Amino acid sequence: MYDPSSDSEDYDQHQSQLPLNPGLGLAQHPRVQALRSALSESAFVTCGTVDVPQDGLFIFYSNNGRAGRLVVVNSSRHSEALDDLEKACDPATFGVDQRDVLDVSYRKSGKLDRDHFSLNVDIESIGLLEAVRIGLLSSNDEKKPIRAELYKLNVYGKDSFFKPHKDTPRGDTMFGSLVLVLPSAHEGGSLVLRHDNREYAFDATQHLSFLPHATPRIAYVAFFSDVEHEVKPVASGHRITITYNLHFVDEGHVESRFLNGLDVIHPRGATRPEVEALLNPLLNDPSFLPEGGTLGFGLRHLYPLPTTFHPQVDDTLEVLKQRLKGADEALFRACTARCLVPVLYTIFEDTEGNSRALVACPRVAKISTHDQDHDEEVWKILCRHFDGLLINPSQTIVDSLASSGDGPIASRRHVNWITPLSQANRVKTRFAAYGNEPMMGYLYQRICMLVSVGPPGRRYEVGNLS
Ligand SMILES: O=C(O)CCC(=O)C(=O)O
Ligand SMILES: [Fe+2]
Repeated sequence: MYDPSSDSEDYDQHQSQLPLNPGLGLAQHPRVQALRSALSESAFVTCGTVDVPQDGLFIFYSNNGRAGRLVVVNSSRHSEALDDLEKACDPATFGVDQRDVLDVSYRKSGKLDRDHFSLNVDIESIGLLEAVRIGLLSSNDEKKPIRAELYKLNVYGKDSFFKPHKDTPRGDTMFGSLVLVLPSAHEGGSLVLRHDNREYAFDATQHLSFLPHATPRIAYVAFFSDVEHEVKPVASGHRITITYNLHFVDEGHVESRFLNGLDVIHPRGATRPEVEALLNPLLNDPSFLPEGGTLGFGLRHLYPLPTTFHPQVDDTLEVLKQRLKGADEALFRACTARCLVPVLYTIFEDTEGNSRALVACPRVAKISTHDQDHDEEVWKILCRHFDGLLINPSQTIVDSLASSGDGPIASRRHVNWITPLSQANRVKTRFAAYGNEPMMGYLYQRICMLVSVGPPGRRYEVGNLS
């Protein structure tokens, strides 16, 4: 049985062994499925830009008897130094049937292997690795730890290019590649990526300013190993890239860190017009919830959440509402434009015993000993003291309430889950738990958005829904 004193990794392991809570099953309706896939479409590429280190961006290199320290700045004045770097490079090969092949009709650029250069950028400490994890991995995988293994430096002078190819996986754990495009002035050389009939072209020159006095930035692109990609010809200047192999790391889950100075360009998530184009026909469809009901949405993005909470007046959800991103924000606005009132709730899932109760609270619950009757189940405490709503309760829970004999303690709500409740965006509070001996327990609550709708034609009338 689950030990309430256990910490998050034990909790995660315990959770992953449980079958899906029937109260969290997804709603089935063709229009719901279309909305769900727009809100949760998985990305095959993620990209963005990040500040260069405060002291400047340096490359140290040594190869073929040439060595240097190059300061990469966003101007073309340093092109002599860039020419020197280019001369120090070897012609770049590419992998065919496990062999390295040199063919300048397929790949024309210079390269340095990782034992011939170094760069003063620590992609982990600047939050870039975290941005790649969040941008690329789906909600099931997004807490998996990853590492980036430095691979090569590439220099593309005028007329250089790399024709369409997939990167050769190096080892079982490799799942993708990360490319940094440094802020050296160049034109052309966009990186075009293709997967499953989808194409995304990343032109770093549109995001990196080459004005002499602008703050230099580094562009990044990360993609899965099965994504075909090509570098279009460089028209002028020098395009310098650093490549990394991305690997999964076989360790416990990691906590996400706030991303500072980092701007994610893609995936951008569904936009408000895209969400409206799917949400509005769903709400206008008379076959969908003919008597009205409540829609439930797991959040798509990962948010930095506080680790301490006030027992009674916590404002975490209010603050988060102002900070929703991407598809989550688009959904929120699409609802308010229909005069609906989307509300953020925490969801507590009881993992003890057979009841698997789900309780939605309008704020983060921090249980103190005053709230707690010895032996009373946590979900009942949430219903009694934190305005908790019982979500999709099973017959066992309904019976357990009926037999507790102390009157109705909870409102019930039937939630039609449109997008799944993810394991991410979870808050953790501590409480004194009573067993054979007093001990500390942890209460985990996941954040979701609930939207009540009236019947077709009067969707914004939600007064008597309970
Ligand atoms: O330089 C780039 O943008 C991509 C390089 C690449 O695809 C590779 O090294 O395999
Ligand atoms: Fe490649």
